[in-house]
Amino acid sequence: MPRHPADLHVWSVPLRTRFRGLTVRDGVLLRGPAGWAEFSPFWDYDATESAAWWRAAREAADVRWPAPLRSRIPVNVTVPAVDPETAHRIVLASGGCRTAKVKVAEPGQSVADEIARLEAVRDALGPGGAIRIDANAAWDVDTAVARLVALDRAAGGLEYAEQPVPGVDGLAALRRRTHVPIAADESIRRADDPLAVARAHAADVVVLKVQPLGGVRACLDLAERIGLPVVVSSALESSVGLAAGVALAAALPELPYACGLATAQLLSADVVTDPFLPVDGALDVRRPEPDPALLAAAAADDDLTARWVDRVAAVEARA
Ligand SMILES: O=C(O)CCC(=O)c1ccccc1C(=O)O
Ligand SMILES: [Mg+2]
Repeated sequence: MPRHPADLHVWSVPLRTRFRGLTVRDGVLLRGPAGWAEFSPFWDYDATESAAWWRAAREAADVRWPAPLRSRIPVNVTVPAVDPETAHRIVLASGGCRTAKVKVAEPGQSVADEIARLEAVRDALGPGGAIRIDANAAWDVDTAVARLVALDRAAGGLEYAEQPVPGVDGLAALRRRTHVPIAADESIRRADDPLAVARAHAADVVVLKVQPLGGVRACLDLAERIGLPVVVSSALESSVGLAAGVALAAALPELPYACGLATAQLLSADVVTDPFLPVDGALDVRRPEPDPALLAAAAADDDLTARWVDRVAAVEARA
């Protein structure tokens, strides 16, 4: 059991481009009998909400993940709220991704910015690619109805819109007013009842993230109970944490969509020598180990390390 702070490897790495207000990503890595594990709740998660993230880390460290059913996981390139030229470049440099997920509804940006970004992404992908957007619950239902018309046209067709509005009721109401398929993310991972989305027929697709939902097994169980197609997505982990998402994607009975697990591209450095970067638009199913020199290079300073040690103590005290 990693009670001693020395068993916790605290890492901190700048992002290549600002993402959801973040410029740095940090977290804790620890090693258990089953392998390396990551605990990296965002700083706006308190100890209660971080408990599921800790259960996911304990599962990774202590128990073996379920057997994989496939050896390659198709993934989407994640396009932050950047200018059109940068968006175009990110898609072309993605390692062959045929699906792009484009962030929209970023504070300070206009609809024209979003249209230009989607046109650039379509240009880079060509007509055969799929484009999905993620609004992180920023719109109200009326705004979303109008935006989806404009953005669906700009993209030359949207595969789906991820969490365009907050709340299960909002998603359900919007879904009756648009032909664009709806994916639920925050309404699953930050909800008291992750099954409410299915009961309310509020989504066509659900996004599952291993850490906030308490581990690979918890996600497999949830997927079965929800009964909707699943997109496994990251919480912007290092490649140690991404391995858990890859394990989930590999173990799901069906995987009809590309997963949001290509986010190692958003980090300026990683802790493994062979990060999870797509080749021909897919990741290999494997479990890379941290490299000591890269761990040392990404090591957090004393102050940040102390804050993570405190966080782990707080979450363990509740476990
Ligand atoms: O799904 C992806 O392509 C990448 C993951 C992603 O977007 C994300 C990463 C960290 C936190 C929240 C989100 C999100 O889906 O909103
Ligand atoms: Mg999302």
